[in-house]
Formats: sequence, structure tokens, C-alpha cells
Amino acid sequence: MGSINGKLSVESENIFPIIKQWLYTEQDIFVRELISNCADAISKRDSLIKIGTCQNYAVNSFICIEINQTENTIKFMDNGIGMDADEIERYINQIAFSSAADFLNQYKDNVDNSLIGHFGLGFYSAFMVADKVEIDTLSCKPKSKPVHWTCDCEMNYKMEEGNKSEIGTTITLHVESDLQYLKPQRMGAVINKYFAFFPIPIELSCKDALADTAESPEKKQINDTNPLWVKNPEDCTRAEYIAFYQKAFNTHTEPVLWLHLYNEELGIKGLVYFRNEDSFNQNIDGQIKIYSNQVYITNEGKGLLPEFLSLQNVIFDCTDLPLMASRSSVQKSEALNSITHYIVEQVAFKLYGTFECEREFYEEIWNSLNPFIKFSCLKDKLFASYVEKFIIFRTLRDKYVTLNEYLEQIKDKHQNIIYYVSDEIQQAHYISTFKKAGIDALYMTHVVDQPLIKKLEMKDTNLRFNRIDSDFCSALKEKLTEDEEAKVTEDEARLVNSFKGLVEDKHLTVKADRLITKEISSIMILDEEERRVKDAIEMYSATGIDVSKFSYGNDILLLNLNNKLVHFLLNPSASEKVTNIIKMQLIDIARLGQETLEAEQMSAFIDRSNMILELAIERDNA
Ligand SMILES: Nc1ncnc2c1ncn2[C@@H]1O[C@H](COP(=O)(O)OP(=O)(O)OP(=O)(O)O)[C@@H](O)[C@H]1O
Repeated sequence: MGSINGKLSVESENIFPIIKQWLYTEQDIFVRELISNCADAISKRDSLIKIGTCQNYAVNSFICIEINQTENTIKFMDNGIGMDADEIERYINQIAFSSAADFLNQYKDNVDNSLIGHFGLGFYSAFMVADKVEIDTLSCKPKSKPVHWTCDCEMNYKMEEGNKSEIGTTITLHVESDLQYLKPQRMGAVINKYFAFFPIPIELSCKDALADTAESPEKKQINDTNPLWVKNPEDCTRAEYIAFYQKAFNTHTEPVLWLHLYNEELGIKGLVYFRNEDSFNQNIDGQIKIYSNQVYITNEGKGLLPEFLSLQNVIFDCTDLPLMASRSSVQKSEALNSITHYIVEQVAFKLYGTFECEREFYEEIWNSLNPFIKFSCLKDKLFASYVEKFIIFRTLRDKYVTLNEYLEQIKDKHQNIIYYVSDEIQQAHYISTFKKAGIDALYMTHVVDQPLIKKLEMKDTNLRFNRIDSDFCSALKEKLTEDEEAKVTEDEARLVNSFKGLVEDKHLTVKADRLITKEISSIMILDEEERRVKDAIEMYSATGIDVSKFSYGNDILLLNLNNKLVHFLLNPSASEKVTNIIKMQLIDIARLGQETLEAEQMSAFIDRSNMILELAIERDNA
């Protein structure tokens, strides 16, 4: 074969600018494309060996990347099918003409369709980093001659007989000396990004500028050819799952639970890891890694997986993913819907199984599952329909219950009213009062609990969620006879009257009742609906919205007629000086139980507290 010079022909227009600017916005992609070509060549060779069209010339398949920092070259070498001059003419010189279609046509009855999805542009991504590219190749076809092909970035090529003696292909990229990919760490990281779990061994070697040139550099295998998701779930151990999690997601944390996806029909294998609390607190977002035939495609699950799954760490491989031309994203399709549906169902079944069969363990890991399950139920109707029943809540008695279990437990006491705690510290006073009175409530302290409450109330209009400091009275009210009720009304009227003038806050209403615990003197309550309006107004106000036109109901100062101090206020012979101090103190104590005092109130409270201590000393001395 003589030497052939030419200008690359293109199918429609000059695609170099497209390659450089549009299709491959990420430079790393040339590594993926060239290694994918090596892999394709090996698969084609294996297919031919299987059908006896090609002699079994190679013992082991290999892909090797060799960096030479002296010559500023990067070589991609494989022992795949190789090319003869005709094939180079067809598949390389005529750009945008993929050989995959030809290959499939020729052997369509004998090979599987895993080679589909090739677009005939990948090879030219080499020009994203190289100003000259060489191909040295020897085809596996009998009596083939080796070919040497070289091309500069002006699209001028030269093709002549080469000197390659072993079947396969070497692509040599001539690059600038400062190119980041000449550094083995950088190149290793990129190979790892796309091919960490590729089934064919990929070796990297580097001849550095200072090394003795006679010595061939050490080769290092970069990838794990047998990732855990490929294995049958029955053969995988707990230690293997954890080790794989830490390696694949680069973390030292351990997952609390995992799920092995394995569906031959959909061609899907993968792992869903449920992250632990610490990992959640560090970063609310999880990681999604999608592979196709063990080649990394994307970490962008948007549109592919339901949004809520992005809270967990998911890695999966799907043989038939409908890929976009750049192979970096996935097209929406029916097949994709089935995959998504399968994953959502599997996640729901895993949670169901753990809840039903390992309730104690489920409760142990609940803090880690809590935000994920609740958020998912808010976001995804299908998922909610499976999983809503497995939401559990910690109670004041430090037990975990589902909503149904709680409703069953309280049905004789406060039917359908669910008391909840939204802030353990702020509502500590109410919590201890509830505990003393033997009334249970649920901890709903996560931000996701507020929208969840709204959703549950909308779903079942009989349910009423009352924060522990709202509607306190009905929970703790003593059961009274008619006569006793009449007495309460009378005492209440007297107390309301005596507080007049003392309370300047127009948002404060005084009420009195007999509560089942004597220890409580005064407590501030706000009707649940009014409190929700108040919270919303405060939230809008914080975002700068003018809220002056909005208003909400009054805070209620509830006085417990069973308490000694309150009882004292009804004593007609008590001195006005002392009763006024007690009344003011009762108001402030009630306010403190709910929120902090304003500056002036706090100062008055401290002065008054000191005065009370002085009175105590005076009394002791008397
Ligand atoms: N290492 C190789 N060994 C054998 N043939 C190769 C090799 N690299 C490229 N080729 C041939 O060149 C053709 C063009 O490669 P190119 O990467 O541009 O397109 P493709 O692999 O067909 O599709 P894609 O754009 O998806 O990569 C390939 O189809 C293949 O026939």
C-alpha cells in the first residue's frame, strides 16, 4: 500500500467545531470516548471469536493507557478487532459514519445489540486535546496489513502501511506539554470517573520526564472489573456492601440500610443505599451514579429518577438505557418509565419489609430514614401510597408509634386530636406538664413535619394536629360537675376583672380553669389555627413582606384554679401589693414557658424576682 494523503470528508458540514464546542463541553470526555472505542473493538473481536469468524488469538483482553511525559504523548492501546485500510477509510476518514451500524448489519443474526448507541463522532474527540493524532492498527482479518494513519487538526490526513505486528489498535495523541492529562493522577481520576467498574481491565502507565528511558514503566490497573452490583445479591456479604458503599461514594460513613436492584428483564442492576443521619446532616443531597454496561453515564438523576431518591446514594447500571448523542445523558422513554417504576417499588418494598419484619431495627435507624420517607411522601403520590403507613413518631414516653397506633392508643382520651411537639427546648415546660398528667404526644420536630401535618389533615379531615402548647386546656382539664363548672365561671370572672389594667398587651386574654395537675400556676396558650396564622405572618415578615394588614387571635393566659398561687389571688383579704406582684409574675412565667420575654418585660421580671426574694428574707426574719 502506497502512502495516501487526503482531507477528511464529512457527511454534511465540518463537525470539528461541533465536537470542540458543543457536543463535548467536558474535556474529560475524550478519555471516555477513546477507551469506549477500545472496549467496543474488544467486544467485536469477542463476538467474532464466538461465531468462529476470528481465530482466538488473544488470551486476555486488555486496554492500556500510556502517558509519555518526554514525548508529550498519550497512547490508548487495545487488542481488539483492529482495522484495515478500507475500514479506516470508511469509519475514520468519512467522519460521522459509524461502523457500528455496518457491523450489526453484517453480523445481525449472531451478535447482541449491546453495540447500538454509537454515533460515529467519538474518535474525533481526541482533537479536543491533541494537535496531531496517529492510529497504528492491525486488523484480525486474515492476511491484513498493518496501517499507520496520521492527522493534524487542519483535517489533513496521511495513511500508509504501518509496522504494528500484533492485532489491535494504538491511538497516539500528541499534546501540549502542560496538558493536565499528562499527569497520571489526573488521567487515573478521569478513567476512574467513567470506568471505575468497567468489565475489562484498564491499565495506566506513565513514563515520566526523569525516568530511565530503557525501562518500561509500571502498569497499574485502575478499575474494579467486578463491582458488587453485578454479583448475585445472595452471594454478597454485609461487609462487602459497606466496603463498596465507601469506595463508590468516597465516604467513611456507613449506610443504615441498602437494597440490591437486580432485574434481568429490565437489564438493571444496582444498589440503593439509605444514608445515615450524620451523612444527611453533612449534606442533605445524596449521590446518583448511572452506568450503562458498566460505563459511567451521568450523576444527574433529574428527570430520570424521582426527585426524592436524590436524597439517597444510588448506583445502578442499565444495559438498555436510551442515551443522548453525547452519551452523558438519558432520553425520556417508555423503557425509562419502567425502570423508574421498578426502582420506586423496590425502595418501597424494602422499607415495608424492614418495618414489618424488623420493627426494632427500623426504629433504631428511624432518625436516618425520617427526613427521606417524609419528604418522599410529600413529593411522590405513588411512593406515599406505599410508605405513608410506615412513618413512625417518637412519643413523650420514648416509644415509636405509627399514626394509626397513636390514634388507637388515645381514642378514649382525646379522639382524633394529635398533640405534637415541634421544638423540644422551647416547649419543654409543656412537655413536662403533659408527662405529669400522663398524656402522650408525638415529637414532630423536623422541618418536613409541618408540611406533612398539612398533608395528613387534608387527607383525613377528621384528624386535628394540635401543637402541645395550643388547646392545652382541653387536654389537661379536670372533669367537673355542673356545680363545680359554675364555680369555675364565677372565679374566672373575678380573676379576669382583677387582671384588668395590669395587662397592657391587647393580644392577651385571661382565662381560668381547673387543671388535673396542681403544679401548673399559669400557662400561655394560643389556639392551633391562630398559632399557624401567627407563624405564617412571622415567616412572611422575615422575608420582607408587609404584614401590617394581617392579624391573628389573642394569646390566652390560662390560670389554674387548682394551684395555690392562683387560689391566693381569690383571697379577699390578700394585700394588693402582694397579689399584683404575683399576677405580674404569673404572666411572665407563662410567657417564658412559650417564648423569651421582650427586653422591657425581661428587665421588669428580673427586678420583680429580686423583690420577691427580698420579701422572702423579710418574712424569714420576721
Ligand atoms: N480502537 C479501535 N479499534 C478498532 N476500531 C476502532 C477503534 N477506534 C475507532 N474505531 C473505528 O472507528 C469508528 C469510528 O469511531 P468513533 O468513536 O468516531 O465512532 P463510534 O465508536 O462508531 O461511535 P461513537 O460516536 O458513539 O463513539 C468506530 O465505529 C470503529 O469502527
